[in-house]
Amino acid sequence: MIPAIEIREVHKRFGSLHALRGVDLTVERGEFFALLGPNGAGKTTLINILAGLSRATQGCGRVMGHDVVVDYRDARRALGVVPQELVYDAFFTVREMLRFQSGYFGLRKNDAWIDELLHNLGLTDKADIYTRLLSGGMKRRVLVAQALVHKPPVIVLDEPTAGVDVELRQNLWEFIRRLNRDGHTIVLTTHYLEEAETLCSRIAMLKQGQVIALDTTHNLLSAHAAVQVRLKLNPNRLPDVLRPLLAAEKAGCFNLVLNDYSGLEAVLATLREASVVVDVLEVSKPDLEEVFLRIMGQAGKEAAR
Ligand SMILES: Nc1ncnc2c1ncn2[C@@H]1O[C@H](COP(=O)(O)OP(=O)(O)OP(=O)(O)O)[C@@H](O)[C@H]1O
Repeated sequence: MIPAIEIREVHKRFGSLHALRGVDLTVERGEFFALLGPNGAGKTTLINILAGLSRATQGCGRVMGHDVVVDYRDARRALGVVPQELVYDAFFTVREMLRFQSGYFGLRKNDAWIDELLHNLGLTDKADIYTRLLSGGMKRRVLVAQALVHKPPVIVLDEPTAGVDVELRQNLWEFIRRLNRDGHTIVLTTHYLEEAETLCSRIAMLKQGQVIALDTTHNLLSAHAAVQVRLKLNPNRLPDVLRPLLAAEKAGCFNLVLNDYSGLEAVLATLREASVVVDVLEVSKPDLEEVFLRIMGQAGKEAAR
């Protein structure tokens, strides 16, 4: 089956800045995929290339099999992009803008879908208001509606929840999840890593224009599955033999990192032998945010070598 998105050896240069350095990515149909990376990693540049807003210096991109340059119109029709920046036309009402956008894609009788979008995005009572009069969060909802107006099979959301309140965030994800269940492919960039962790089944991490990690969310989390243990001890002294496990000492507690849960038994036995009493014991697994920081840190160290 033709993938939803294919990116082959894409480079992008802005003058002397090499913003994308040979990015290769395939997103299969029906995936809920996250594109993560620190500020300036190249996420928006990659999305702009897919949306035909910017041209790759080298390499090619395809959306549902359509080349984003050679077959621009079909590629664009297959894609709905929620941009990061709040761009809107100040002199249209929300409904007029969605009708206008439908016309752009050659859709005349689109009101039923427009009404459904307005309802799902909590915009029904704003339909006849000029977009310039909406709050920032409301404008972002309109951008989501605009991206979905032609029911594209592939939806790319570039930080859609920045500046959006908790309630809409939940409604929005519920709606996007539904679209994904209905077969739409979703690609998400976000700096809220807990959102990516709960929603996305596969993740690519970008750093300085290169993909430095690409795997399922499950594999990324389990590959960095070190167990973290926070201990408050009485007396407040860590036996020397446990020192190599010490990651940090904070607020009178020792934070140890173990490879897996089986290491915990040995730690407790050592403490018992040393007649040290455990006052507090907390065990936790790293979340995607910690895994992300670790992967970014490792890539930084390797680059410095
Ligand atoms: N039109 C442009 N002209 C020159 N440089 C650009 C242009 N667009 C992007 N860049 C540069 O390319 C690099 C990648 O930027 P990009 O916006 O793709 O990053 P990003 O991963 O989306 O970051 P963020 O998380 O901050 O949105 C940055 O160094 C940025 O300054």
